[in-house]
Amino acid sequence: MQRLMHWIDGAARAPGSDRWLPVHEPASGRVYAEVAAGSADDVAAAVTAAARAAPAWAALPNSARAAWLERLAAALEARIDDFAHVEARDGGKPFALARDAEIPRAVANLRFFAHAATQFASESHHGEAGLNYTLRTPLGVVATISPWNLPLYLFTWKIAPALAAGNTVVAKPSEVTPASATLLAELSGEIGFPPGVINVVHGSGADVGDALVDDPRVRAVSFTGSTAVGRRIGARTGAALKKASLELGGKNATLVFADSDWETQLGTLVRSAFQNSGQICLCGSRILVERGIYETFRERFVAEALALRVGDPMDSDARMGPLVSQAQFDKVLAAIERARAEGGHVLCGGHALARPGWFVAPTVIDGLGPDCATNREEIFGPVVTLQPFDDDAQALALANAGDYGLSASIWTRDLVRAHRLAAALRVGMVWINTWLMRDLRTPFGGTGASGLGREGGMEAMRFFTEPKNIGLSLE
Ligand SMILES: NC(=O)C1=CN([C@@H]2O[C@H](COP(=O)(O)OP(=O)(O)OC[C@H]3O[C@@H](n4cnc5c(N)ncnc54)[C@H](O)[C@@H]3O)[C@@H](O)[C@H]2O)C=CC1
Ligand SMILES: O=C(O)/C=C/C=C(\O)C(=O)O
Repeated sequence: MQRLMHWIDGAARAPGSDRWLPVHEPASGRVYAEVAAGSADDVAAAVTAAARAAPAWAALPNSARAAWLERLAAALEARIDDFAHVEARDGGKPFALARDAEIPRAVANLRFFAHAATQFASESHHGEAGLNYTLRTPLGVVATISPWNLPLYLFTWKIAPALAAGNTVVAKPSEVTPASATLLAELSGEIGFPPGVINVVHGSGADVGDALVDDPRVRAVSFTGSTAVGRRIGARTGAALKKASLELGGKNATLVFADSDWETQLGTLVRSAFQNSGQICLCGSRILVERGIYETFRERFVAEALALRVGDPMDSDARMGPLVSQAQFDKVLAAIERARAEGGHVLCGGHALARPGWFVAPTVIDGLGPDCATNREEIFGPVVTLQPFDDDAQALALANAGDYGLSASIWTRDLVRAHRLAAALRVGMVWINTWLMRDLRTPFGGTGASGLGREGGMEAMRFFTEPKNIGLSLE
């Protein structure tokens, strides 16, 4: 059986303990590989390698670091299909989604931050207090901890700015989907990346995550995942006074007004609910619909959800694959049962598919208000609720109900209303008449239970550097 190893100091490494974790194929539920079950010793070895490599990497001209990232991007781009296969098998996502969107985005992440390395600039101030200029230096060794829903997409979204800013990295991908990060690390070796600059340590959060976060040589942690783990990392990094960027869950509202072009945009609205089986932190899981169109919208939306082809990730017609794991499958089915117990009407779906693997039918529920757990807790699966509203004020109140504050989308032709609502929504990101339209320069992240800090563009470059201001007297 295939064994996925750590990548430490430029080479594949078996775990010191010789313990391995099973890796499942969500489409069948079968174990198809094993991944290194890392330990604190493996983390220490990786951090030591990263610390050794840090001075030389930081000393490279920015253009040289950019060139390394460009080379990695080109090598990845040349193997998009291979990586998409790996991602589809490991995470259960449709191959076409991985090939056409997620792996190309991983390439774009590497390229974007290659450019950022040469474009990043610091401030200077000239005035009564003389000339002040700010140096931005790399932090040294940084940790990235990424989840299973968009494995390579988020892995590269974190390592690229860290490397571009001159840090060396110890990355921990999710133990649920470790394959694409392993392959990318091997690719970095094939193109001759300097040893120790990119290190990957696999394993569970308890064994590897905690050790990585707590290692005093690690100067910053960039994390995407659950709010519970985000709080734990925030508490530990806070106590150690090290930087943390926490991109956590969401319970995002989709506000559909009667004057919108919702009928022509139904495809995007359905995608925003069910892409990647609803396992994207930005999916719109609470759809708020103006009362005048509620019944028509409900009928059309349910018809589209029923028409979504759910199937094997390698089936080119499949729009949705299985959930990623037994744990996620159990969690989603339990959430559907809870919705029924809370009095929700399941309009379609509401069950697993009668086949091997972790497939759940696209599920639409209505009849529930803003205070129930179904509308407050992140489900992270193909489950959405519909709620009617009467006016802008009620739409806003419903959208802002709850602890999460990641994103929202507003669907209306009235751009004044859209702008007013966008400003009042308690979230980090709003889309108007679109969803998941990404410009990598923009700040990415949320408020409240959705996290702390922002990723993307120069926000990420600032996060991965330490500012030092220097004031020069001009008298
Ligand atoms: N914001 C998002 O995109 C994501 C949200 N989630 C939410 O979290 C729920 C549970 O999923 P999980 O797989 O349990 O998420 P998780 O938060 O446990 O996993 C995400 C990453 O954190 C790591 N991790 C776990 N414990 C850690 C620790 N103590 N220290 C450092 N790293 C640690 C995991 O190994 C993985 O790499 C999902 O149902 C979903 O609601 C999960 C993944 C991504
Ligand atoms: O950067 C993006 O375009 C999307 C990021 C998505 C997540 O962080 C997530 O689903 O966790």
